[in-house]
Amino acid sequence: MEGNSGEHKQTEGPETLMEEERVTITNTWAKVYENKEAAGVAVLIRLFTSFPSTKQYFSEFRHMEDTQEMQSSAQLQKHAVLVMKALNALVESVDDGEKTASVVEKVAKSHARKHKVEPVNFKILAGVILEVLVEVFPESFGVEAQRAWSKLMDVLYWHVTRVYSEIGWTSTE
Ligand code: HEM
Repeated sequence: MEGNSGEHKQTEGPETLMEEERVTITNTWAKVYENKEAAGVAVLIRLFTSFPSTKQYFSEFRHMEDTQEMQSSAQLQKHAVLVMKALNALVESVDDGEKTASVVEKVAKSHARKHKVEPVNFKILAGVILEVLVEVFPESFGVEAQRAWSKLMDVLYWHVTRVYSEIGWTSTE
């Protein structure tokens, strides 16, 4: 069986964000976070409808097809807010590499050990987050903001794969 390292080549360090990019991220995030429940649910609904295999980890709605029904799942709503809170911690730590690493470490460890989530799902989610933010907040998420956010998502995924390989993740599929 193949672990995540097979598909993902780990570089020595995550991308470095420029000061301007960090400011852009902080500014664009404020508005999103004011609407964290709605934005988080929109992201997860998009994730589960565009990539149905990502539902498999969630006992409450893994068999649901209906978007409305999924939307009212307490497990979905809970995860939506948790994801947004963790993203908020990531944004708040954007100036501090060690803090960024520890925010992602906590999430990656629990998802590997407890939830047995394949790391590629984080990559998929990162893409969906960008897609939905651009759609819902078009005036804030122009080209520059997209570039900055895309870098931040790369940093997130870099740490996720680092943690997964450090704990010796091997795929269960
Ligand atoms: C930015 C990415 C993500 C963040 C910040 C995040 C955050 C969290 C947090 C804080 C929890 C609860 C505490 C814990 O167990 O650590 C959690 C639970 C969970 N997460 Fe995530 N998560 C992310 C991505 C994913 C992805 C991609 C999947 C699978 C496709 C996933 C599946 C789960 C599951 C199954 C649970 C347990 C839900 C429950 O028992 O109610 N997460 N997540």
